[in-house]
Amino acid sequence: MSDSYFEQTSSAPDTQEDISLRPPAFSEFHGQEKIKERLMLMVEAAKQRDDVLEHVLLSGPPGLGKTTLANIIAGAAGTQLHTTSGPQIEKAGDLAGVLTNVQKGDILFIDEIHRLHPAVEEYLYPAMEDFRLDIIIDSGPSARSIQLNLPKFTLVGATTRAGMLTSPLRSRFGLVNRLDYYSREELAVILIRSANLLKISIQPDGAAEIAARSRGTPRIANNLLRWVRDFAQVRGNGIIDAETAHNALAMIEIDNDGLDEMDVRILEAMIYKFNGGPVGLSSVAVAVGEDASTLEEVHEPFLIMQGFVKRTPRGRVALPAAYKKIGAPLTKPADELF
Ligand SMILES: Nc1ncnc2c1ncn2[C@@H]1O[C@H](COP(=O)(O)OP(=O)(O)OP(=O)(O)O)[C@@H](O)[C@H]1O
Repeated sequence: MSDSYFEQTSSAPDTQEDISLRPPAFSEFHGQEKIKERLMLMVEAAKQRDDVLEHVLLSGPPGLGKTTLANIIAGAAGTQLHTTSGPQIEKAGDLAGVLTNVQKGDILFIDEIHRLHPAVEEYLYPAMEDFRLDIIIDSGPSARSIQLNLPKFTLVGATTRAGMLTSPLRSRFGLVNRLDYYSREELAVILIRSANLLKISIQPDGAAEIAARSRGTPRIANNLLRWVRDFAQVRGNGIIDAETAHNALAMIEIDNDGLDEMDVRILEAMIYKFNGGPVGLSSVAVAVGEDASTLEEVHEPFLIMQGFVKRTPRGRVALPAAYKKIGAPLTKPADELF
């Protein structure tokens, strides 16, 4: 079991309540303005031409709204969304099964597309480019290829690891979007919307307090909101203000910057065990007892964004803010830090 409060937010399926918090349309999706504008334009253009949307890749850390956007795109285009994920498509036959179910204009959403099996990926290329599936049946001398013509569809791929996508796959997407962490102001707006939907009383300073500790991630903000609601109900008067939010979040050990216990352990390991780095990600993972991919996908991007850690060709390095955060003396000369 991980000690990280946030780990449950990385790949756990959204709860029913979470699904109802999903903004159903672009107008209710707050933040990611540039991406939203591009997607809205793309949908409008395709509609005007009565054409099918280009394939879209959405990348970025977990919980920033990739699945939500896929749903919104389908809704805006007035098409059906079919959802699957990279690990679910184990062989070409699985892909054929999924693709033969799509109708013209439908959207196929493949989550964790970087985890597609390389053999399956090969089959996806002609499907994306020419809407054709070449399937090999039988093996040895009697092996033959049959060609299936597919209706024109749109693939929306989501990935937390854009760098792991092969370039042939990446180049087949007409639009590539990287979702960024949300600002505190954007998260506060999202929190107030969620609170309204969940019928929670929240004051602007309460929303700001939760937003500041949500690691720029709406899913985390919504999860913290539910915890603070419980706290306010039992220990307070049911209304979330700054003080209630502060006390509730202190109880689950989330500090002012939104760092959780695992983040702090990562910084401590880097500084005390590896002298501040440079250190390889896998060594840090072993030292803190966490899976290297969780470290890379969930913790590291946030620590980098907040200026605690830097990636260098020789490994990860703890920056002065990390020493300050854990109260360790900065013993290294500045030129060794960068
Ligand atoms: N811009 C937004 N406005 C309001 N709520 C949002 C927004 N983005 C995400 N959310 C909320 O956060 C939750 C997580 O979003 P979503 O599942 O789309 O993230 P994701 O990037 O697909 O994550 P993962 O890759 O882990 O599946 C959603 O259920 C929704 O409630």
